[in-house]
Amino acid sequence: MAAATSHSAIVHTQSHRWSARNSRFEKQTSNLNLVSAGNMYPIRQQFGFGFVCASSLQGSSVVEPVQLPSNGNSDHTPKKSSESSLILIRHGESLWNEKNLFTGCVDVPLTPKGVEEAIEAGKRICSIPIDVIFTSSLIRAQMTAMLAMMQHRRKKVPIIVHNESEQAHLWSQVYSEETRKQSIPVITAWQLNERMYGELQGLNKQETADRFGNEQVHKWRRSYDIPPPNGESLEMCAERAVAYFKEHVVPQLTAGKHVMIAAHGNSLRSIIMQLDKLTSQEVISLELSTGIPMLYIFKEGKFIRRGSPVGPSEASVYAYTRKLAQYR
Ligand SMILES: O=C(O)[C@H](O)COP(=O)(O)O
Repeated sequence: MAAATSHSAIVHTQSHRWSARNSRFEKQTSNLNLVSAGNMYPIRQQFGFGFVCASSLQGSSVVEPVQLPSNGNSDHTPKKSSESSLILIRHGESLWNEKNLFTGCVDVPLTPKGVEEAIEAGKRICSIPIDVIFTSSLIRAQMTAMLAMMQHRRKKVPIIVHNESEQAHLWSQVYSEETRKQSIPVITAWQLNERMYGELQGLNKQETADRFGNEQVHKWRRSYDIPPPNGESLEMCAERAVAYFKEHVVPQLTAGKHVMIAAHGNSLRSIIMQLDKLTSQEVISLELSTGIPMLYIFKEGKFIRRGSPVGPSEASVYAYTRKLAQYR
């Protein structure tokens, strides 16, 4: 499937070359030290890295980047991966996506279809190493993370790290080194929540478009710096989401840890805008489908976009065109 629009959808298949727009995208980004995928190769062929077993949590409930032993004895220093994988995934369909309601920071669960999407996403990433998971404080993202991890080949147990109080931290300790090695910390952060949609939350998207006009609603939904009434613009969402990403996720990647972030359409758009160095104009046409994983490789401080891991089903779409993104 190749889109013919000026904002072409970039269809990720194993051998599909990027669309015309993306070759321009490639040219634009190549001088930004970003290498976008050429042909998509099976992930395993691409990277020889073995699984980096998550190091133990050392009893701390806040996951610090792994500290390599300072003894300098190379025999015992675990080999740090020269590259780390970063998986981004928007939650599966939620009950309010299904009803076409603006959701924002209202905490609604997944639909059965959204559960299926999360499971399908897990199958697509089941061979990619994951050492730590970040998600938002909203249940639809947390459900997506947990359901996806149930499909992972390593069968490690994702454990939500509780830090809401000293007691929560103390009472959620794991006292077995062996058990810790078989688990993956899941860090929840409100900074990764969906952008707050203000007075649109709970309103039907199509009815709102009928009332205020498609143009105005599209500006509220997709522009960079125009907030919905008493809500957050993408720029305001980026101020918390990108700041959190830089402060908490990048150090993990730098330490060679493989990361998955399960979050939301707009909090992820703000992060992808940063990774892909999209302008405030380009980000307007960036749409994320529910439950489609996106893989980046972090290497020498740079993010290389690898597209969507090929799953058992048809090619996935990382939409760069409005019509591909339903009013959901
Ligand atoms: O918050 C919502 O309504 C959706 O998760 C994202 O909405 P949008 O696609 O209108 O930004």
